Amino acid sequence: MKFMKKMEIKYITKCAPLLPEKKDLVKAKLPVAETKNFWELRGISLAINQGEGIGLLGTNGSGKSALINILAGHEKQTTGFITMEAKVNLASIHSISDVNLTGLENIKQAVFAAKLDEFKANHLINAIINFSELGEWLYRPVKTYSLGVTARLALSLALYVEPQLVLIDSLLGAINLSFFKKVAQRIDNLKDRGVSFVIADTNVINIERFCERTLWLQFGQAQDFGATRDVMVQFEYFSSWYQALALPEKNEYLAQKEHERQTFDVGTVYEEFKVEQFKHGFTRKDEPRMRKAFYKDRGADPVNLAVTEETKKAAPTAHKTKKKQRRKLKTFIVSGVLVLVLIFLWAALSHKAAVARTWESVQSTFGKKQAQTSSSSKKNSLAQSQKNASAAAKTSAAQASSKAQASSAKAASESSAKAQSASASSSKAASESQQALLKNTQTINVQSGDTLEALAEKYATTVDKLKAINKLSSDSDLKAGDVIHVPQ
Ligand SMILES: Nc1ncnc2c1ncn2[C@@H]1O[C@H](COP(=O)(O)OP(=O)(O)OP(=O)(O)O)[C@@H](O)[C@H]1O
Repeated sequence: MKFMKKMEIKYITKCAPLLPEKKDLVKAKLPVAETKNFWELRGISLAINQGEGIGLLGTNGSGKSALINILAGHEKQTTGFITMEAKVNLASIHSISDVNLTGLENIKQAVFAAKLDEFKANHLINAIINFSELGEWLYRPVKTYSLGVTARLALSLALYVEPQLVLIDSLLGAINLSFFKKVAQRIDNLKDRGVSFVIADTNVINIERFCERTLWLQFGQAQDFGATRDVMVQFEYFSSWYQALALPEKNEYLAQKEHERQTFDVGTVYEEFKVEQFKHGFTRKDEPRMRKAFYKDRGADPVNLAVTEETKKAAPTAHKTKKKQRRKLKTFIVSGVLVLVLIFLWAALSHKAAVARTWESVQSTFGKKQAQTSSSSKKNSLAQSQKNASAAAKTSAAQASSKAQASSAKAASESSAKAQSASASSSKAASESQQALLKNTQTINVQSGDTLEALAEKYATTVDKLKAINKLSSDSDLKAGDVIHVPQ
């Protein structure tokens, strides 16, 4: 808010037909040299922010009043643009609206023009009367006032009637010290409240007191523009240099500058504007429109307007892009979460299936072993081994299962399942081959003196087959009373 732009001027020039002397300007009756021009201003650009004081510094005749009159809207510039976002109050020796009226009548006229309600208007009139300290002068026509008294009235009006941007043209040097102090305090208060000031003066002290930045005008041109202190230093260098010149040198210098002001080529200022146009993307086809705005319309700066429009258009686009990016990020996060959930589900299901398979094989092995236990003592030893195998498988499965549960690691689960299936398949194979051998056999009791050979002969088989069926290695394994299998 503090640095909101209040007013901007660009490429301001002011040209008038050449008058022989300045005093003739006031009289305006003397013949005008028709063929020659005089450039009061030669390409001035400047922006003023809210609450800021801008100094216009320059020697007599440098063009300060010419610029102030254009800012106040009293004169139209020859070229260039003015963007004004504030109400302008001018305080100059010529700013009193009717010098035939009294001071009080001028105060009332200015307050009524502000269209305030009656209470506020009366309050404001009293405030201006008190501030101006005009005394008896209040009731006399302004045209009878001295320079200082006129300055008091002009300043009081400009500083009180709804000020936003106040232009003070060379009045601060005309008032006495006690009134200057009042004015200074009022300006400080208004600046704190966001009111901006342009103060034209030949006196650097008046500028330094109120202005953060200063434009040094020299023969209608901007000689320097920047921080007041820096510009003051440059201005004082110039003043010392000029003062040191001998009178003929001074005259020669002034004549040269006067010549420059008469022969100035305004096209050079347009060229500056053209560079700015191209910098902002305008092309040759925009030129006629730009030329018209520069020389003819002389309103708001078309480049600034276009840039502002672009910014306005770009703002929603930027917003849309951000929205798009946010949507993309959301989609990415959601799909990532989905993929993770799917991976987890797949891992959980495959783990469950592996455990189920292990238990199935363990149960089947266990059941077969029980059946074999009841058939024979030899089978008992076989069943025992199967039991041991299944117990080992069970333990291994349990361990694998608990491991899998504890860590839920896929690798552990898979190794457990492999161990179980290996053990189960080996016991299954052993059991199946034994079952095949026992097919079509009967059981007999071994009698004392029975040998494998005798039994083989008796049951029409071979010794090897008997050994295989009963898992015997020699006759010494045959004991009277044992139950063995023989072919039917
Ligand atoms: N048509 C013209 N022909 C010749 N000279 C002109 C013309 N118009 C303005 N001038 C001169 O241009 C100068 C601009 O005067 P201006 O009042 O703007 O200067 P200033 O900086 O305010 O001076 P000061 O400090 O004396 O008030 C004056 O010297 C004036 O004589």
